Amino acid sequence: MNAQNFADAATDSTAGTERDIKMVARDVNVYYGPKQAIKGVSIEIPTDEVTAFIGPSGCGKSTFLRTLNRMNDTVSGARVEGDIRLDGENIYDSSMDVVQLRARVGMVFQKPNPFPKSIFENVAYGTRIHGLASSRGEMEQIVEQSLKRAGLWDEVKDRLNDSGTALSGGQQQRLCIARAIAVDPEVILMDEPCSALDPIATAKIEELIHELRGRYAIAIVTHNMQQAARVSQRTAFFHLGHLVEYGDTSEMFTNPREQRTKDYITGRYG
Ligand SMILES: Nc1ncnc2c1ncn2[C@@H]1O[C@H](COP(=O)(O)OP(=O)(O)OP(=O)(O)O)[C@@H](O)[C@H]1O
Repeated sequence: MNAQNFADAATDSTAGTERDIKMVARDVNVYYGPKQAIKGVSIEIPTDEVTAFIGPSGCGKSTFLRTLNRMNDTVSGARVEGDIRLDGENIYDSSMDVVQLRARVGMVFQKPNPFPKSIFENVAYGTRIHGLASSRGEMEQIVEQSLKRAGLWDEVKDRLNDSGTALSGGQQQRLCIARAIAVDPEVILMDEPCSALDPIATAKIEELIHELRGRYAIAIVTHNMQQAARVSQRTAFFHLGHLVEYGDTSEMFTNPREQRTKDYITGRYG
């Protein structure tokens, strides 16, 4: 696809609503050795909305999510074909700085993975690596603001020197979100961020996703269709490596276009 087509694709007008588009993927294939896990997927990730990736286990949701910040580069034998752009820039171009890319497109994993460092250092880490704070004062400000945005500040402000790993699971996940936010990303990818959490911690993360929406483009993989319905405005349904259907969440859950989507959301398989 040429640059003009990408520019055209950068405004999505499906369902009659104009959207700013942050990322555009075109004809993406992903292989693990000889096995093809993603087959010809094209999608736009809007700037101001939450996009949910749903589908049965093994359909390729996580694989596709990881193509958006080149996390698949770290998997031996994985190969990505196609074109993925962030604000029109090809993220697979050889000139792309992958460390910078992963700051711009941050990621939160299924299992909270704080570093074995203090709460403060967990949040400060990326800021330090990317040289984003010019003084201790500025660093403290960034850490405070990130913890506030992640809804964790009030719970940890008096114990910033305690280990991040000593927090509860839900707090650890919010700490990981604060860590992603600290480097001022444009996109946040979340790979089943609540699957290891209890219902109360899950509700807090969902509330947080609502608050983060609009500030960051968010894509979230979830097994939980109620969660997709609660947190997202756009939903992408994957099946056997294909993107079967993509559209407004409310439309997809009330009036799916494809039989396979209908079967999945009514619990017929998966
Ligand atoms: N590192 C890997 N090496 C080889 N095959 C892999 C690897 N990671 C994933 N796969 C395969 O790719 C396919 C898609 O997996 P993926 O984890 O992306 O699916 P998913 O929809 O996220 O599944 P789940 O919901 O169970 O997490 C599966 O067949 C899986 O076995």
